[in-house]
This record gives sequence, structure tokens and C-alpha cells, in this order.
Amino acid sequence: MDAIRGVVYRTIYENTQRTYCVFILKDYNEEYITCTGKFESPKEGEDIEVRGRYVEHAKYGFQFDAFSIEKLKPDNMGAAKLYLMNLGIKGFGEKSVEKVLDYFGIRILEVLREERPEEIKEVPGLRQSVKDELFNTLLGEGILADLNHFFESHHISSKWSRTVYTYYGVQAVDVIKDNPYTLLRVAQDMIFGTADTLAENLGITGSDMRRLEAGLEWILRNLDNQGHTCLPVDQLIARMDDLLQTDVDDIADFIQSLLEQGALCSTYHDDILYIYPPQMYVAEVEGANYTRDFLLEADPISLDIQGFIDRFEQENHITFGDAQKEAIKLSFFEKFSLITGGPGTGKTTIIKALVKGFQLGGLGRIILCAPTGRAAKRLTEATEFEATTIHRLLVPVQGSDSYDFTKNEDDPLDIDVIIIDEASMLNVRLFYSLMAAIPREAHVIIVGDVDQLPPIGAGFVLKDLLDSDCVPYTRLNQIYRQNSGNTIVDSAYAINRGDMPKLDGNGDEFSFIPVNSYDALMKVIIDVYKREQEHIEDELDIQIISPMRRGEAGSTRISQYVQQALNPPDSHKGEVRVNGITYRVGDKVIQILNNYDLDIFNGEIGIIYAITRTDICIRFIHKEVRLSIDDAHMIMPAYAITVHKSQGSEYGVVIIPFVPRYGGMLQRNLLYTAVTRAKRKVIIVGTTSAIDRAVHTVNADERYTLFKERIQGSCDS
Ligand SMILES: Nc1ncnc2c1ncn2[C@@H]1O[C@H](COP(=O)(O)OP(=O)(O)OP(=O)(O)O)[C@@H](O)[C@H]1O
Repeated sequence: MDAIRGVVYRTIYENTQRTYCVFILKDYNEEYITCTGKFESPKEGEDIEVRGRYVEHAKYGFQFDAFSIEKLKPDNMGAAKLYLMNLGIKGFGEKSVEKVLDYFGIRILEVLREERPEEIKEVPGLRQSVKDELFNTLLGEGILADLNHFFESHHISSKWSRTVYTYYGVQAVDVIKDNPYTLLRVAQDMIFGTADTLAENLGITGSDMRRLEAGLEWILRNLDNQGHTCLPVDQLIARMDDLLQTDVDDIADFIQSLLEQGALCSTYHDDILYIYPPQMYVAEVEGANYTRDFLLEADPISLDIQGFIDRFEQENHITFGDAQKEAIKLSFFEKFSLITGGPGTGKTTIIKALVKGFQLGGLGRIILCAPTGRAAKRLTEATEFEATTIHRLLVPVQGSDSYDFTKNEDDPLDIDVIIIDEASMLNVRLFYSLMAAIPREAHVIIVGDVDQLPPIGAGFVLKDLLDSDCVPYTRLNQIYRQNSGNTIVDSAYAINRGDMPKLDGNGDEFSFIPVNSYDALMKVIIDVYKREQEHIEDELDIQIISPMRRGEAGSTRISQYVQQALNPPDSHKGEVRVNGITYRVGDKVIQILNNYDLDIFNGEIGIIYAITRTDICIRFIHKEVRLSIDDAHMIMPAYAITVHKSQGSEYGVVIIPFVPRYGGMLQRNLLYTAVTRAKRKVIIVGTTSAIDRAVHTVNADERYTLFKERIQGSCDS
């Protein structure tokens, strides 16, 4: 490792999270060296030492890749002045700095070098607030330096120093030395192995309790992402053994002790012990209990149902099929019922009828909701009745976990009826939160297509409710949408049955373009996108939907290609680079987190129409917003998005890349979900073999959950 000392000459770039920077260092031989580092940028004029190595960057040439940085303490009065001025403290300008220098004289070098920030408080003539901030900053500088040193000595990037300091303050180094695994809670992008290696360096090995705790926490943290509410105990032990490579008996004893303390929960079912994190256990058990309460008794509304159906048919010039009528009757009769069916089977039409019917039956406080903003908007448009997202309905507790809501059993919703659409997206935790907030006397109607992808998060509520055979339900099989020749719908149903869709037709609605190389895939996608763009009024109506995000053919890479091809750099167009991603005026972006302040939700797609020094201005379908560049982590490029992100949304034209390199993602429900996102046109670009594999692969990913069994009442605890 090399070390260079010098003065920071100029900062070239720093990302908004302040975890990566590029700057020019002027070393003591007056040579200018471009440095990069995964830490916050030093300030211009600062004396620093960087340690790392010289590298040759393909584009930027020779530069210094700094692994760590240390601010050098000033060794003369001029440097001390610069150092103090560079602290960037409000109200601490040149005059105030002079006061400090006058007071300490040459002794200031000692104060700064030996990190005795408390002495700063003695300086007369400084405002108390300035003194306090100066004290805290100098203290922080010292601790940051200690952290940088500590990390460096253990070969860990100092990019986490600022976060760790912000979290643990003056105690930071001690906290980490005491339990290095605490880093995993603070440094979100740190992997277990990094903390584990540090722990080993510090003598924490084998079955040390801190190691067992961290290993368990790490595995349970990923449970939700993998779709499980619980794990069979053998699985849990095996996973911990894989991760920690320690004595299996110690792991088993540790799990047992947590069960005894109530830090983990468990259920015995079919001779298998399932282990739950407590919040998952509560969600699964209580979600099922609430549902069972609703199933206890029917609660018919006072309405001549047949007369109502006849009138609705007349007014809307349709004749309901038998299954549709059954669904309507069940919804009016039962307190809790379910409607499932594929695209075009009339689910939305039924919802429309239900709203009317419940109103006529005197139940006027009706809520329509869906898991995503886009689905709620679509429902509003289709039913002409205001729908909302489940999150908005339940009112999240600001700044807390994403399942913590203001509306709950103690403060329930003021409603008579709730109709929940796109229910295939409901995971166990969201379902529990929702059920907790529904008053016991309300009618609950759950609507969704059970053949869509399972939800993000644990469980598959819609499927389990259906499979339980305890919930009154209707399955709609007849397709009403443009009955004859809708090849999108026909293809979707063929895929769902496990048949190949017709790929050689020249239908305008469903087409397949074979490609036999990666380059051809990208080229065709761009050509098709361009062609469709010319025929469409609103670019938001075309969407590329890819089976996965990562990899050469993932949505991220495709988005980059499309941007390069269709919206390349242009001196007339504003652009900004955030976290290595370039956003340019004209680009399509997707919101990836709910932003309640701006009223824009996860999954909404928009086009950038302006970029200012501070904001990215985006036109979403119904709204234009100015997103602060500091909040740019809430968006992503979206020429292509994943099938998972597209759930609950519809687009006029959908382009689906589908090639063998998607591997395990080539599954029937994934292709079915992608195809059913299209209203007018689907273009699959790929290979017959990839489609064949998907059509014949029924999602084999097992989700560990006992939700269905709890609905059935076959689980004891
Ligand atoms: N019984 C019926 N007779 C004739 N047309 C019907 C009938 N039911 C629904 N439709 C029509 O079929 C089309 C599809 O219905 P709808 O949108 O309600 O289905 P959906 O299941 O909600 O579909 P998706 O999930 O794809 O939105 C609509 O144009 C609707 O007006």
C-alpha cells in the first residue's frame, strides 16, 4: 500500500450519500494526483494523507485509488487557520477563527493535534452556539479519524465511518470493538463476512454469543425477502451452520434459549417445529385469527339482490355470467369473501356493481383499495369510485417500520365495506395490518388473480385463503374482454394452462421476435421501442418488462442501453449523475419508495422534463413533481423494469425480453404476469426455448408459512 500526503486542491465529484468521491491532491512535490475513494470528500485546502494504490482507469487514466483517508493536523499557524476555517461551521468565519488563534497562540497546534476540543470552550468572545458546534465538530473529527484508522487497520473500507459515527457518536470505536456485528445494523450494505472477519480479528470466534446472535439476525433478516414467515428448525440450524461453521449443538441450544426467553416464536405442525421471528408470528397468527372471526357468521345486506342484478345488467347493457352473479351474491351475503379470475373475467365490473349494491343496501361507507398506487388509480378510473392504496388508507406511522400504521384495532377504519383489489400482492404482514384495522361488522371482499406472481414479502395470502377451502369464494373463468380474437388474453390463458402461446401468428396484439444472440436482443428491443414510440401519444404507455433486474439482460442494463440509444447526451438537455447513474431530461424513471410528501408511490413511472441545480422535475401520469436531487435514491431508470415491479400496473404496449440467460426466473407465473400487464400489445423478444421452459415450469419456490393451516384451524399455537 502507498501513502501520499498533500493538500486537497479541488473536489471533482461526491455522491449524494457522501460515500464516494473524486478529488485532486497536490502532494508536497507540487504534483497533482487524481484520487478516488469510498468516503466523504475532504475539503479543499485540507492537509490529508491517503493510503491506497495507483491504478490505471480505462477512461480516466492514471489515478490513486485511496482506501483510507486521514486529515493531518496542522503543524503551523497558517495551516491551523485554514483547518479551522474549513470546518464549515456557521457563524465561525475569519474573525472568529482569529479570536481562537489569538487566545491560544501557538498552543492551538497542540489542542488540535492532541484532540482536546473541550479547551475551545474557554475562548472568550465566541457565541455559545458557535462554541458548542465547534466543540462537537472537533470531537467528531477526532472520532472519525479514529474510526478511519480502526477500519483501515482491519482492511475494511472507511466509507462506513460517517454512518457509524452518526449512529454511535463518541462511543463508536468502543461499540464496534465490543461487538463488531453491530456494524451490520448500521451499515446496510455491509455483508456478514466483513463483520465476521473483523470479529475474528478481535478474537470473537466459534460459538461466541455475539456471533450466534448476529448470524441468526442475518438469516431472519432475509426471511421476508425470500417469502417465508418461518423456517423449519432443521433448516434454520443448517443455514446458521452454513454461515457460522460452528458447533451445531451450540446453535441448537442457542435457538432453544431464545425460544424460552420469547425472543423467537415457534409452532409445531405435522411433526415439524417451525421457528418464527416474533413480528412474523404475530402477523401470521393474528391475520388468520381476524379472518376466522369474519368467517364465523354470514351477514346478508338488506337488498333484493336478484332485482338489483337485473337492473344493473339493463343499465350497463351486459348480462352477467353465472359465476359473476354468484360472486356478487356471495359478497352481499357473507362478511368475508373472495373473487379470483384471470384478465378480462369481469372482476372490475363486479366491483362496480358491488359499490352500487352496497350503497343501495344502506352500507354507504365503502372503501376500494389496492396494494399499489398505480393499481388504485386504475381501479378509480374503471369504477369511477375513488380508490386508495392500502398504505395511504392505514396511515403509516412516520419514520417507523413499513408495517406500523396509525389505523389498527384500537383506531379502526370508519367503514361498512372494504374491497381489496390486486390481492395477489398481499403479503402476510400487510394483510394482518389491514385486517387489524377493519371493524368486525364490515364486509370484506378480496379480489385478485391467484395465478399472478406471489407477493413481495412473506406468504401468499390470496392463494392460502383459496386453498384453505374455508373462505367463500368465486372463481371466474369466462373471459369477457373483447371476446373474439384477443390474442393477448388467449396467450395469457394458454401460458397459464401450461400450453405454448401461438408464436407464429402475425397478430398485431401478441407477437414474438426470435433472436439468437445478446447483441441481437438489445438491438431488437431498441428498434421495437423506437417503432412503438412513434405510434404512441404517451411514452409512459410503452414498457419493457424484464424477468430480472441484475445481469447482462437485466432491467438495469437494458435501461442503460435504451438511454444510450434513444436519449444520448445532448448539450441542450440537463443531466445529473447520482450514485453512478446518469439521469437526463427525457429519461423514464420509476419511483421505488413511497414518498408521502410528494404523493408519489412505489412503482409509479414518470418522465424527467427538467433538471435544475437542486431538483429533478418529473412528470408522472397524473402529476408533476420536483424531486430534490438529495432524494434521487427514491428513483431508478425505468425504460425497463422487472416483472415484480410491474405487478398491479398495466401498459398499452409491453415489450418482454425472454432469453435462456434468465435461468431460474423462467417460470410460468412470471411470464403470465408480464403478458397480462399489456392492454393492447405484447412483443416478446427472445427464444422459443426460454418461453417453453417458462410455460412448463410451475413456480417451485416453496414458501414456508402456516397461514393456510391457521385459517383452517389446524395449528395449535
Ligand atoms: N358479463 C359481461 N358481459 C359482457 N361484457 C362484460 C361482462 N363482464 C365484463 N365485461 C366486459 O369485459 C371487459 C373486462 O372486464 P373487467 O375489466 O371487469 O375484467 P377484469 O377481470 O377486471 O380484467 P383485468 O383484471 O384484466 O382488469 C370490460 O370491457 C367489461 O365491460
